[in-house]
Amino acid sequence: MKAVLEVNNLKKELGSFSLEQLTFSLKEGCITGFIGVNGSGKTTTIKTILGLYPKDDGSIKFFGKDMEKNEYEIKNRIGVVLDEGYFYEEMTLKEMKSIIAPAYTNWDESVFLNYINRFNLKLNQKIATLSKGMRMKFAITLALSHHADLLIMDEPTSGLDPLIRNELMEILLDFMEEEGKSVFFSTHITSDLEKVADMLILIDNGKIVFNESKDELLERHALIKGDNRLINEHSTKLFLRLRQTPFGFEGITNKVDQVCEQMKDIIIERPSIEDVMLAYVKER
Ligand SMILES: Nc1ncnc2c1ncn2[C@@H]1O[C@H](COP(=O)(O)OP(=O)(O)OP(=O)(O)O)[C@@H](O)[C@H]1O
Repeated sequence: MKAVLEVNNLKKELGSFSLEQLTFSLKEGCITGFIGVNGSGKTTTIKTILGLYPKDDGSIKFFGKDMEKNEYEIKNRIGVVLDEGYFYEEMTLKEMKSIIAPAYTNWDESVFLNYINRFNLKLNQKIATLSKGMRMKFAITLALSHHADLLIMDEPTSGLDPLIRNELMEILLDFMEEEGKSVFFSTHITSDLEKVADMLILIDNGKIVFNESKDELLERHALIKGDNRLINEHSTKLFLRLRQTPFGFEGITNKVDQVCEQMKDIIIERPSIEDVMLAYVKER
């Protein structure tokens, strides 16, 4: 599978925070979820790879080409949804569109109008009067109206109700139906990814912790529940994260076989993405 984005040894310092030697790639034809707790560096990474923050070191290639030398071509092939929106509040949707559309050689007015109708947006409404959900829908409409091959979204679902979040996931799946499309989106609401993500990248404190297929990652780990009497100095080491209450223990392990061999009368469950994420996030 071709890589649509290759990031190598990316370094970016921002105040006391830094992205340290970030190296990862995104495969074509995949929805990749970029997960991490608040402040882990998702937005900084996305803004740096898009060139909105200058990088300190490292290389970024989209579709095998350097961003610096091929900015116009690359930006034509990317649709971007950022959390802050970057809209002029006093403009109507139609006016805002007229500013953005000419930046793209492949702008498709019929696709734009299709999404406007699908989302029940009104072209004469002022941006300032849009609700959070409508604003996100408008941002997605703009990002999808120039036949982008890669959609990059920063926290598109934060602050949205489950109904709209579900609708967004459906849109992503529709977008992926065409060959050669890819999506990269950051979120700390990992439940959104259970259904749609093919790959998951976890960032914590500015470092990549894993970049793996969602199914493999969830199969490699298990959520174990059992009686507290099973927990001792030796068995504790089998868990990445262990919580005990007076009623029993609950732990995440990547040593499923060893746990099954050594602990009897336990309940073994498939973990959620959030369970796995929290097992790898360092407590601060
Ligand atoms: N302009 C800035 N100057 C200094 N520090 C910053 C700046 N922007 C972000 N940071 C810091 O960088 C760290 C990473 O922030 P970032 O917004 O990338 O995290 P995030 O994973 O996107 O978080 P969230 O899920 O809350 O959006 C945080 O500690 C934040 O305070």
